[in-house]
Amino acid sequence: MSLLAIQSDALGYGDQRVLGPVSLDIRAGEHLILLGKSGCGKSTLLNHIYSENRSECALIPQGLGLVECLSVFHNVYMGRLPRYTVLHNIRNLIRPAQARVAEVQPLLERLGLADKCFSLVADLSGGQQQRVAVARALFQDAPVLLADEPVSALDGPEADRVMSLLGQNFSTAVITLHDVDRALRYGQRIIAIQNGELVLDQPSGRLTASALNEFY
Ligand SMILES: Nc1ncnc2c1ncn2[C@@H]1O[C@H](COP(=O)(O)OP(=O)(O)OP(=O)(O)O)[C@@H](O)[C@H]1O
Repeated sequence: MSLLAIQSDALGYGDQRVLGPVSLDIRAGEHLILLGKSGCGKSTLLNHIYSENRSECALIPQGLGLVECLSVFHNVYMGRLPRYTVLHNIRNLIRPAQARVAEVQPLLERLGLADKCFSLVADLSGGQQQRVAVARALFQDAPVLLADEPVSALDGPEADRVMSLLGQNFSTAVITLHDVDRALRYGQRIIAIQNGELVLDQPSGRLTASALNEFY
């Protein structure tokens, strides 16, 4: 069943065409990986999907989108800002509610950030900040995950743990990656972008790492 349908003649910035035409159905229950050389348009496509389907999607942007002068707790809590009243959100900014802290803390434990709940994001390493953005997406609990290189700052075992966690918590996901082996391990469907076109769209079971390396 198609969950999101993306149709566009061209995606780009001002007069600059990056890719298109694009016709893409994202089916419920599939983990789709976007691959392709740096600059080919993966983020452009992912951000377009988000802009058209904000209410159904949790986004982990490449730049993470964290507020560095706020705590880890507050950044994760932002995943659910729209669920609560303005008053609750303001109160929670000033004095975090125990109930919300109790919801966030188990996620931080699963991401190796148990002792960082009230640390400022500015004081964290790049890999820790990336895991905060992952925690925010998990906390948001949207039907679809859109993640732009969500494990780029993590070492191999940690990257695999985070990919597994995302896979277990989001039945439908579109994720950009540069690591073809990881793409084959975690993706059920792989799309490669080259020269402004979606040139490959195949189940991962039919693909090999060497076939995917041709798109780099
Ligand atoms: N905000 C922007 N304004 C203008 N051009 C942009 C903008 N963002 C990206 N581009 C351009 O669009 C093209 C595609 O960029 P995009 O970020 O989608 O590539 P990507 O495949 O995600 O790259 P990477 O793997 O390096 O993240 C590039 O030529 C880039 O310079």
